[in-house]
Amino acid sequence: MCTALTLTSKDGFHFFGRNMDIDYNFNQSVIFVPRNLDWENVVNGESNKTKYALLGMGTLMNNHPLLADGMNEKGLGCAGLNFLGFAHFEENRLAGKVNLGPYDLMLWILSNFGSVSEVKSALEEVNLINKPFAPKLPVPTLHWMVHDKNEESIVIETTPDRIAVYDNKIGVLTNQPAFDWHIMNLNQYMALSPMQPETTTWHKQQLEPIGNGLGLKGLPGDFYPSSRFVRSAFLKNHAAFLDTKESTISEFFHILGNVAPIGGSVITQEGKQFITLYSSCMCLENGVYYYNTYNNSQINAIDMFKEDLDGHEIKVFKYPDTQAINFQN
Ligand SMILES: C[C@H](CCC(=O)NCCS(=O)(=O)O)[C@H]1CC[C@H]2[C@@H]3[C@H](O)C[C@@H]4C[C@H](O)CC[C@]4(C)[C@H]3C[C@H](O)[C@]12C
Repeated sequence: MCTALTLTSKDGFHFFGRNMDIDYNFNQSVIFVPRNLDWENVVNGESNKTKYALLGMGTLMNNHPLLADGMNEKGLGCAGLNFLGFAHFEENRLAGKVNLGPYDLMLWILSNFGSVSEVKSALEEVNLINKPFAPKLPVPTLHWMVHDKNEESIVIETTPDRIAVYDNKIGVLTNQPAFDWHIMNLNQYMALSPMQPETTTWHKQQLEPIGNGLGLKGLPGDFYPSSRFVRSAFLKNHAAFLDTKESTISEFFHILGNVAPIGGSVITQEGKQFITLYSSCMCLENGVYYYNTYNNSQINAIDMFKEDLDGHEIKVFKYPDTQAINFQN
């Protein structure tokens, strides 16, 4: 389970982020990657250079950033979410195409493009290959959401029949099944409302709400992908406190918190605890990566523009996972 989300503040800041729901940790931390950094495409051994600097959550392996979500200096964001049982990658490289392992699609997107429209046309050249990054690593079974500060969003899904690039007009993504299924499913919940229903009479019995929130009766409350999709789409669409950048960041974490599995609530078939390892919220205008972790609900922030974009080193930030408490006396 994972949930990705977009929100825009009334003072013009665009936010993009996600919950990372998982039953293990992948040695994740926030990673800064400067411009002009060489990286090797392991699918064909070709050398690439980053055009844009980027900042995101991931893991560094052989000095190669393997990203789970991130943004670049141009205000383009990307997140990879599980698409288990549906994602399909090709066995063979194709001449004349950009052949990439799925773990490198995000690095390729964020290091080369400045907007969703640029990504859309470039995707026509991409061929995703079913080859692990290293012999013992699994090929990640992902679909991706890409968002920019022009408020354009897409979802990329590669299935056996096609590479689908959907315009994401709702601004959320969860997991399987395919994005178009979730949108069709959403139609079934359009009657949900933040407003209270009016008092009515059934036969001779008058009926009235016993408390607030009756307009939302039927909103799925569980952590299944389709339920998180509906819940985050409703909450996002009705989010009320978006006046400023700060209030929007707060709303962002409130919405992600509402769809975040809590230890003990979801146990995998292997008997492992499925939790939201971290939640991220990236400001695409000012390049700040805000995040909190399962054991530290304080919001941490890393500003890409405080780093040397033309530097020569990848920087890995410490992952804060001990609860920080603001004692007031
Ligand atoms: C499993 C993660 C997605 C979380 C998610 O969507 N969970 C939902 C589960 S479910 O459907 O609801 O059951 C994905 C997102 C990014 C992935 C990681 C990134 O792709 C970076 C590397 C890539 C390597 O090839 C594999 C390890 C890895 C470190 C990946 C492990 C795993 O596949 C991650 C962490």
